Amino acid sequence: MAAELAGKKIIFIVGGPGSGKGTQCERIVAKYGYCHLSSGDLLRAEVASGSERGQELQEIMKRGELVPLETVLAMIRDKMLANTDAKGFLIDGYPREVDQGKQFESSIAPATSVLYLDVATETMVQRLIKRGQTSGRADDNEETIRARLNTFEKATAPVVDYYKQQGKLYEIERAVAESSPDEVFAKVCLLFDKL
Ligand SMILES: Cc1cn([C@H]2C[C@H](O)[C@@H](COP(=O)(O)OP(=O)(O)OP(=O)(O)O)O2)c(=O)[nH]c1=O
Ligand SMILES: Nc1nc2c(ncn2[C@@H]2O[C@H](COP(=O)(O)OP(=O)(O)O)[C@@H](O)[C@H]2O)c(=O)[nH]1
Ligand SMILES: [Mg+2]
Repeated sequence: MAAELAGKKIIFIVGGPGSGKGTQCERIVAKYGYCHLSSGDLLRAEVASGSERGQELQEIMKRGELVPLETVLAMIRDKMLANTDAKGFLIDGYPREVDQGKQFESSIAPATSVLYLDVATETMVQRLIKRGQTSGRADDNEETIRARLNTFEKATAPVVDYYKQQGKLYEIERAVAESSPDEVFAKVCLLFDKL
């Protein structure tokens, strides 16, 4: 456990690709001032650096698969330790698999709460195809999108059940998660106001 992080609020943001995690995190940061860690952005920064390691990561992400969990864990840990003055952390798009969450909690600190955005598969596909028109992301094309959704169903859906059992899950139900970002945020605020 990292002693410097004791007592800090740690919120995992979980949902399928295109469920609106990044959109909500921006708003949470603006209103509540948490430190936002997008694990996907950290990985993309490594790719952009042009390192050999980055090239390997790019290949995995283009296949819609998950990079080794130790890689992401080390990146997140470094970023958290560089921001120990933050009152809390939003870990966006993480964990992607149950073991990843368990390793985070045993080696860094326990999560305070897990925010889950429940959006239907077809809605996510449509949103991502649209995002792909401007995002410039190598993984926002229809083939990779389908593969990412498949990875989400297999590896990440069990994460939701796991934290539900632990009593840590805060779910934005589908009727709300598929409405507008404002409506989603209103519900998200009910969680953050209580933290
Ligand atoms: C967090 C995480 C991401 N990744 C990969 C999967 C994705 O291809 C890439 C980008 O992640 P994200 O930036 O989290 O992508 P996103 O916000 O669009 O959400 P999603 O992938 O759910 O659409 O990083 C891992 O392989 N392992 C991880 O632990
Ligand atoms: N209708 C609607 N679209 C949204 C909402 N949140 C995000 N989007 C759109 O869906 C796409 C994916 O959102 P993003 O935040 O990148 O999702 P992430 O992959 O979970 O991080 C973006 O192009 C957003 O404009 C929402 O609450 N409602
Ligand atoms: Mg995102």
